[in-house]
Amino acid sequence: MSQIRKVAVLGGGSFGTVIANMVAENGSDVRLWLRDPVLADEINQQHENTRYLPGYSLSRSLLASTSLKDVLSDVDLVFISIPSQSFRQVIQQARPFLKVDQMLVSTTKGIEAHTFRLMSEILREEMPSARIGVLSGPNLAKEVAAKQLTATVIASECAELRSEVQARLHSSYFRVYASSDTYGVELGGTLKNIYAIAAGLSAALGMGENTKSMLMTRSLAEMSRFAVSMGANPMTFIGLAGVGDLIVTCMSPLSRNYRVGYALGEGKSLEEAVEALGQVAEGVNTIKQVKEKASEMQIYMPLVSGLYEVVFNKAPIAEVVKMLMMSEQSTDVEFVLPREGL
Ligand SMILES: NC(=O)c1ccc[n+]([C@@H]2O[C@H](COP(=O)([O-])OP(=O)(O)OC[C@H]3O[C@@H](n4cnc5c(N)ncnc54)[C@H](O)[C@@H]3O)[C@@H](O)[C@H]2O)c1
Ligand SMILES: O=P(O)(O)OC[C@H](O)CO
Repeated sequence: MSQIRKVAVLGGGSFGTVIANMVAENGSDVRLWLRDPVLADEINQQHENTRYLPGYSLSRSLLASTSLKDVLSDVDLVFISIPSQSFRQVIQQARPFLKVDQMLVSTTKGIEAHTFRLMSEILREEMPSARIGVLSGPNLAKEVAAKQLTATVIASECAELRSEVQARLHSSYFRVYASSDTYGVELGGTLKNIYAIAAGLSAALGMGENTKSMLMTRSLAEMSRFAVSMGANPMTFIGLAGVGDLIVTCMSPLSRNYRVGYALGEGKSLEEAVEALGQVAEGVNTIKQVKEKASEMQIYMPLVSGLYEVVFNKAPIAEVVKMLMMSEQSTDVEFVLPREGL
């Protein structure tokens, strides 16, 4: 059993709050940084985050603060649960208070616009000597808050970081598996958001179970094809951070990405869908980034291309579906029988 450590969590949204709460319940000294002083007071006094996790009571030992300096003072481990859009900016704000070899773990499943950087890459650029990890897996925040039995993956090249995270988070309802494939684990969590939007859309249109299964399986094929082209290990995609996260996000209305897709399927505009959500749905930006990267690298991604047309160019869904169904038939598992013409 490792000694009690000081932990900080940056980001007081759904997932940051859940992570901080689990660490607190495990007996570690944990501070949660957020911007809203009213929400911080509420967490400290009423032990609830009514903005992001209404109805879930939090540990009385979880301390929230709006001061980065106080939260980061003398900590051993820092989790970062900030949407990808603001991730770099927050790290730059935090950097003066971090140790050079700080243990930093991103829980963010997104891609930086214009640079195509994943969050661990941003951490490496901003904090070159830090020990870096990524936490990703089928982890709907509300289910974790409700203590539903859950598993996740901590990926890092640093063994000490992996075991530290396992010790801080492991409990009777939460298991933490380890991986050394930081890039693959992070890419899995990021790419699945795209396909969750497609799954929500297909659910709203009343498509059947065969359709859902085809969509999820071909999504996995497309994700793996992209991963291989980017130099990642496709084997990671058969684990919790790949197919595991794809399944939960494509099947649950608790997923914000699924909900955006569902709203689009009901005929709402993208703006209406995102506004009604009131939380981050990383997949919207991820579709754009991956579509651009796939075009640039000539990676065959028909689902991403079709979804991009629906989401950003208002293409009629029925026409896109027809185009996908009538396109040339290919092979099932490309690692068994490679696609012809490649
Ligand atoms: N919610 C989940 O189920 C879940 C599970 C696993 C991973 N994630 C990932 O975690 C990341 C965060 O998601 P979330 O669910 O907590 O989002 P959320 O929308 O619930 O909360 C985001 C939080 O970030 C804060 N924030 C945004 N910009 C900020 C800035 N510039 N400075 C300080 N704070 C800022 C917001 O105020 C809010 O508190 C996402 O990338 C998501 O993919 C979420
Ligand atoms: O609510 P979403 O769509 O951001 O998904 C949450 C988690 O990534 C599920 O693992």
